[in-house]
Amino acid sequence: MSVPTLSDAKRAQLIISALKARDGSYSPYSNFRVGAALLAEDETIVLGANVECASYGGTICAERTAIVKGVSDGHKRFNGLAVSSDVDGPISPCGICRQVLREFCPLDMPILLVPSNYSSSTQTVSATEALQKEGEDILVLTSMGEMLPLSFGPSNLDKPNP
Ligand SMILES: O=c1ccn([C@H]2C[C@H](O)[C@@H](CO)O2)c(=O)[nH]1
Ligand SMILES: [Zn+2]
Repeated sequence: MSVPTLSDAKRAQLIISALKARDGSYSPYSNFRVGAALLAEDETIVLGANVECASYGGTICAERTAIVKGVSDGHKRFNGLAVSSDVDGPISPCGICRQVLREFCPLDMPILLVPSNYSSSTQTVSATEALQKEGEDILVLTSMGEMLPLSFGPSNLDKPNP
């Protein structure tokens, strides 16, 4: 599946923002920091980090932190997402986050899965290529629709799609 391009500058900004967003993580139970950066329609970048809870089910992932922050600040549509953690290789949003993101993100929205030691020489690969390169320090470029195919969304309830 092809993914619409973000400008090189926006892409670099989103990647750096996702790496920085990890600093906001509250993760004393897993010690697994995650950062997310969402690009809003007006080009605002919204940061999110995972926030854990002693009652583990109350934990909120970085991606949902970012989307809830952005939406409650008045952004209702987003044009890019980058996610990073501290482990080698990229990680990708969990199922719950994918569904929540899908509420506010177009299916062709680019998603960047960023390895912790990202540099400008890091190789960019598609989701299909990434399956052959598990654990490698690659940047994965995918999209909302590729991450959540055949999805249920607002239009199924006769609501406008973002
Ligand atoms: O895409 C992901 C995957 C996991 N986590 C968080 C949830 C929990 O705090 C920790 C371990 O699962 O990482 C995220 O924030 N985003
Ligand atoms: Zn999640």
